[in-house]
Amino acid sequence: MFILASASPRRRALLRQIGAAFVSITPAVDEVRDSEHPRDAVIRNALLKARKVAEEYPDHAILGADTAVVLHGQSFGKPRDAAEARHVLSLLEGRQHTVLTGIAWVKDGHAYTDAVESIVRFAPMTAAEIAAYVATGEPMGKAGAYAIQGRAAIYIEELCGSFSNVVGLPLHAVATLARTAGIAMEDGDESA
Ligand SMILES: Cc1cn([C@H]2C[C@H](O)[C@@H](COP(=O)(O)OP(=O)(O)OP(=O)(O)O)O2)c(=O)[nH]c1=O
Repeated sequence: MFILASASPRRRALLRQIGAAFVSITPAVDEVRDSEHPRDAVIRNALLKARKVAEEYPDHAILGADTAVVLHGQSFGKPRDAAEARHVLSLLEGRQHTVLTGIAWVKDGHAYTDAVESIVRFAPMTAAEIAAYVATGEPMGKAGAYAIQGRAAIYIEELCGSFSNVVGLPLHAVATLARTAGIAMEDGDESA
């Protein structure tokens, strides 16, 4: 049984999808966005989240993650409000961008980190379409103000890379890193 250091229902759903045995605890951390070094920033945030929970549960394996959307060297996290969501979507529509998720396993004081990159291409969206999408409320709490697994799917022309990475947790990389770290993701998993 490991701990997911996250409040994200999406990350929980992804781990349930693969039969992982875990509980989740919300870490109270201040995330940093760094447009110059977005890969370093998502790894740093993932590690911050995992280490925060490790302070209280030092005997457990802990997984943290952080997702950012990067366009033309600018890094976007979750929108603060509907106006920011509309602005971010007006930049993303009709273009391709990168989705970066940093992951960090912490176990016995050791940290194992990685970051995964996917490329997403948005169809053109009119201002009315953007406003209607934002009015659904879906963009809130999502990096880049959209959910590929939700209504935004009708505007996604192309995805190159890991789907689960865009949703918030690159499952292949998480499992690979767990094996490297000797962490069992399922109860009774003898392979780790
Ligand atoms: C791009 C994209 C992001 N997201 C979500 C995944 C993450 O929950 C969120 C990115 O914000 P994060 O700050 O990475 O995560 P979080 O605040 O939701 O949860 P926690 O920090 O407690 O782990 O955006 C989608 O659900 N679908 C998408 O298509």
